[in-house]
Amino acid sequence: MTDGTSRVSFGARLHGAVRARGNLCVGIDPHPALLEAWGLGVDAAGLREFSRRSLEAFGDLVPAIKPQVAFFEEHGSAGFAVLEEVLASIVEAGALSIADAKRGDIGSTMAGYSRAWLAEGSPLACDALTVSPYLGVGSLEAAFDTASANDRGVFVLARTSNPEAGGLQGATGPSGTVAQMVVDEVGRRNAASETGTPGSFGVVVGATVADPPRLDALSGPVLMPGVGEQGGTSEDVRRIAGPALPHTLVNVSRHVLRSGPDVGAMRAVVRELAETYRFAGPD
Ligand SMILES: O=c1ccn([C@@H]2O[C@H](COP(=O)(O)O)[C@@H](O)[C@H]2O)c(=O)[nH]1
Repeated sequence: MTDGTSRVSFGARLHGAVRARGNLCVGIDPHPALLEAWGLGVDAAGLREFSRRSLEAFGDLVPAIKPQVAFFEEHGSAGFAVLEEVLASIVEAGALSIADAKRGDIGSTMAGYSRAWLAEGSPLACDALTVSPYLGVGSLEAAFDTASANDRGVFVLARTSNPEAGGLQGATGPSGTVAQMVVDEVGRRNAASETGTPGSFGVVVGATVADPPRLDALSGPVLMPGVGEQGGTSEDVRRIAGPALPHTLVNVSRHVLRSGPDVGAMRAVVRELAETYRFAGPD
């Protein structure tokens, strides 16, 4: 985030955070069933307490935290108010915030989403946003531009972890699979803004995928969900990330959150995962 005096790109900030704290990104996914399991109400107060305990457990342990916007959005304006607080608290904990909102629309509308999530001063501003390229990677130009102008980042869905994704994202065109085309287009944008550190434009590739896209020319971060509850393993992460392993953020949500509501128990699970998913030491 810009502070008016120094400007450091999202790619460089993430690089520093990963070297300091490792490659694990934990999700804040307040599923209704988890709220109930934690003895909390399925309401805004429940979301707030769930997020508070989560941040107490792992806010200082991991480089990035990914709130799942869907579980805040389902509570309407009260849920969004909690999400705004959570995004601010992630910054206070010294972690980077990745809002998993999977936004994507025609260019003029995408500009609105970009201002909402990536512009300085917006109540929902996050360090990075997940975006969907279904309308074409070019339709996301406003997100790339707004992210760059505000030292923020985007993660473009390339090959998602869900079992239904393969037929569409694995379909082959003249330049390879759809997923590969997305990775290559994002990589070209990182190359255009070459700075010596990883670029600020990343992709999402699931840890469950048997036929992943190549990531060697991405020059940016990879967000890799699918570990734990969805069946992905640390071997899968290494196989799929390949040369992008040092710049890969491994996301785990339910596997951690199910160990709550006890903060100490969650913290122990995160500490162990953080050891497993540490691919480079500090400078
Ligand atoms: O391909 C994707 C893209 C995003 N997600 C999101 O990541 C978390 C995963 O949660 P778990 O509980 O660890 O399964 C969740 O917020 C998804 O919406 C993904 O799983 N796959």
